[in-house]
Amino acid sequence: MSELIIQTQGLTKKYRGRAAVDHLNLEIAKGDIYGFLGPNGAGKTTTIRMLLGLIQPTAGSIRIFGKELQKDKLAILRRIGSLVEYPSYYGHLSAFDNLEAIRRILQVPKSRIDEVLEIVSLTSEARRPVKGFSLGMKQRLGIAASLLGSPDLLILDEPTNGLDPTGIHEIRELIKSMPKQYGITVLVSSHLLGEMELMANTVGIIREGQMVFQDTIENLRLESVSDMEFVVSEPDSALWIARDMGAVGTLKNGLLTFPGMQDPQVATLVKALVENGHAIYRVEQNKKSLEDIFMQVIGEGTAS
Ligand SMILES: Nc1ncnc2c1ncn2[C@@H]1O[C@H](COP(=O)(O)OP(=O)(O)OP(=O)(O)O)[C@@H](O)[C@H]1O
Repeated sequence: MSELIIQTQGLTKKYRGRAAVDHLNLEIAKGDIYGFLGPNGAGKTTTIRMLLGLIQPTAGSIRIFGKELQKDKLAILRRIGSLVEYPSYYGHLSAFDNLEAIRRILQVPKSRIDEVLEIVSLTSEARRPVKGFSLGMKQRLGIAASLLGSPDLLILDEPTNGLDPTGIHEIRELIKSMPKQYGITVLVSSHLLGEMELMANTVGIIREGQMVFQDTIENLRLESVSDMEFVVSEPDSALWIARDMGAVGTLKNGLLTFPGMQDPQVATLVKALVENGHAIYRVEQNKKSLEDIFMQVIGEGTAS
């Protein structure tokens, strides 16, 4: 297995006895774009705040770059860039001057400002006051600020929240370039799987503070239970024939649906139906979209 950049074990945060994050074991490999997913209130921001040392865990451990966060906090945080919620700026100052204020605190060379402006494609807007920027430009400026210290790890909490499709596309392309061009590992949170699908290679899905899935997007697809749909001449009696062979289905508008039915069972059912004189018009597999699978994993029924 490749080197782990973030590893948590039993990470837990309780508020008034209630776990917002519950025994979370995060594993993020070097060079990953790790999509941290979950519905609102699942515990993503609380987890990110613990990873950034902003709040103390109630229990569990955090290792970043192979070191205990508790023991090497400053050295670790120096290597992390982050964007948590909406960043605040001096609206009357230009993008350049806002970055300059942060650069002084970080004590990095002045040339780094031009470099990060270039990375986020804000070079031509650098001298304009930030108050005239669109939300997407402000988010890109936030990412520029998080890159000033040349981090090895970027942690972005819902960076596309509230952006229009163009803004989302720009942020996505920017994130995608991080591991390849700059060797930066990325943890990015979202409540929309569709957004992650196009940039993340690994996803961690949390629900009520607990990890319900952590693996590659490809393996998330394999989690899917596809429905098998039948259109036959006598659906009512077909349902009973299927039930006799242990396949429980539903009948709606003439369509018989069998969740998760595998090929050998399909063959058995087709044979039984033919032997009973049924005509079979159609047998189809209803493949689920990744969004449906996400809903299935977080237990909120099927997306429409
Ligand atoms: N300071 C706090 N005091 C009490 N409860 C809190 C506090 N911070 C978070 N919580 C609770 O912890 C749970 C997880 O919240 P968190 O903000 O981490 O979720 P999230 O997945 O980031 O959701 P969102 O996308 O809505 O930000 C929620 O039930 C929230 O109400």
